[in-house]
Amino acid sequence: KKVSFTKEQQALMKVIIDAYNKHQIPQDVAKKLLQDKYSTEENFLLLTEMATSQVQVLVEFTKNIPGFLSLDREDQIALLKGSAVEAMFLRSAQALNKKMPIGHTEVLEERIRKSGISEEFIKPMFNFYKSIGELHMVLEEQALLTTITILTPDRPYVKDQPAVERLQETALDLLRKMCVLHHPQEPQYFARLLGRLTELRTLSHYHAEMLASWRVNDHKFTPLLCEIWDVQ
Ligand SMILES: CC(C)c1onc(-c2c(Cl)cccc2Cl)c1COc1ccc2cc(-c3cccc(C(=O)O)c3)sc2c1
Repeated sequence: KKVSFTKEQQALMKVIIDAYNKHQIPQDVAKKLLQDKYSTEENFLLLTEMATSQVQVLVEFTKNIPGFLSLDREDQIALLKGSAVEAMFLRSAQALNKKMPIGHTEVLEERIRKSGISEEFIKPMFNFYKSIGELHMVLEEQALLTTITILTPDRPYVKDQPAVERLQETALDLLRKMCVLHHPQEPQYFARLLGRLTELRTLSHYHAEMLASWRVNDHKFTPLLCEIWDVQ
């Protein structure tokens, strides 16, 4: 089926892909995953550093989403706080599923499994990672899915939801076309991608409990994570 993009859609895709490629975790931070200390404590500290770096990357990426900086300032904060965990599940899923340098993937998985997260959360978390891997998303789809997650209108405390809805709909229209272009044999592919967004909401509820159990065991987070997750 012939897929055609408007000039605006081509411009939007280019801006989002450039931002997505530009804002990555610095190599020296990602390399720390390979150091050879594997205690629960060490894994937690490393993952805390990765999450903190990822939040900084996320903020920079979000600022490049066309229209985001024109939103009400407080709504911008509400969208970032409301989507950070979900965006980081997507990012860690892509890290675990992309062919990272040999060993990185297993190392990251090992550190997540042994960082003090209780088994009841590990299962759904790795089911999600597997379901993302099975989608074989192209980079454009990954970047647009992250954009759509950030531009979710019904996050807590968002005042002007219609303004966010308009931006999200633009990204959804583009993603729908991308799915037809890259997965012509799977008419349901777009619907499957949106199904992942529902699973992300469930995971972010689990995540609130993960944080609570870490804090019970007196685990410290960085100031940036405390601010974005409203802890401490
Ligand atoms: C505070 C910390 C203990 C924590 O609390 N909850 C979570 C969490 C966990 Cl466990 C799972 C999902 C979501 C969250 Cl939020 C975390 C760790 O969160 C992160 C967040 C992002 C990334 C990106 C990575 C990564 C690696 C290599 C390469 C790349 C790359 O993008 O190239 C990215 S690792 C990583 C770890």
